[in-house]
Amino acid sequence: MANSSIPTVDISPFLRQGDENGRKEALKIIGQACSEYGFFKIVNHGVPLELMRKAFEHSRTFFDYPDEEKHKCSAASGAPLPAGYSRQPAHSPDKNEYLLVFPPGSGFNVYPRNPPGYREVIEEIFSHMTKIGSVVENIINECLGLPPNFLKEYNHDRSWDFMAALRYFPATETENNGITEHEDGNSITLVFQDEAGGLELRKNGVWIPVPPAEGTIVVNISDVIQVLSNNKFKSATHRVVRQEGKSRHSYAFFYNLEGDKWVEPLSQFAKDIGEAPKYRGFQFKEYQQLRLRNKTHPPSKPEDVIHITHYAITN
Ligand SMILES: O=C(O)CCC(=O)C(=O)O
Ligand SMILES: [Fe+2]
Repeated sequence: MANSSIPTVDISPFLRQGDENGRKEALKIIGQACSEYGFFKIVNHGVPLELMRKAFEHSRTFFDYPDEEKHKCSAASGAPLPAGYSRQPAHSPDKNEYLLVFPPGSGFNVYPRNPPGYREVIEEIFSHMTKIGSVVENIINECLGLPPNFLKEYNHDRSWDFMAALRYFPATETENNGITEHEDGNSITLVFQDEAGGLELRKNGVWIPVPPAEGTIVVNISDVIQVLSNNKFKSATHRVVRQEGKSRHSYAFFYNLEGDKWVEPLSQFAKDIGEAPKYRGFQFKEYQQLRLRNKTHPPSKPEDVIHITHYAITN
């Protein structure tokens, strides 16, 4: 696979019966993309284009409101992060603001009153993303050769999924960081972005732009899958670069894992095949808390920032 081509996969064969060849072809491409990049794009996923457009239209309107209006829907606190509107603290190198939502009906959510209809759009998007997360999880399950529904049963609690509507400010003359390079700590992340661009993925030390394509959803394999698969599938390193003269909007949905879950390389990818586990086991919430500390108490030395390598077995 060439460095510059992140594959785009039609996932409709997984949403209906009868296209065995389409399924096989998609599984091949996704399996390869997950082991090389940890990143691929999907189309024909079932989210209506009109809904995706509406979601951007509403977030543009919302984030353009004065701060006072946006702060009307900020939760004072919450675990693991406060729901509703937040802006990165001034000291953060990440220059964005966002609206955080937990599963509709979870009781944590603080929705904007304006623009009218935004809440309904967010809830509809959330429910589509949850379905797609489950479809993609099943695809990953099959690509990894796990018993049917293995990941679904392992990760059965949907209460910890969350989604952020993000707005990145335009770049300044001296500064263009939107989100510093990172890997996501959850299981699978789904992102869709507007036409501004700026999402980049690192492969073999080279940053590859992920150009916007309307209606396309980016799938990002995250740390939990990397650990379970004992590094067979990669947790993608990515970042967002801010653009000159324009804001960027995106939606990032984090298919997550319940905090009490134990995460360690599955025996299928370690003991059973005579390979040493590349990570020691950990409880998911411990890792989440350490990652949160990276943000609330940023270490002065970059090497002290906690990544999944914190659990890596190096000998
Ligand atoms: O906005 C994006 O495109 C990506 C956001 C992201 O990487 C994150 O929130 O972890
Ligand atoms: Fe991310």
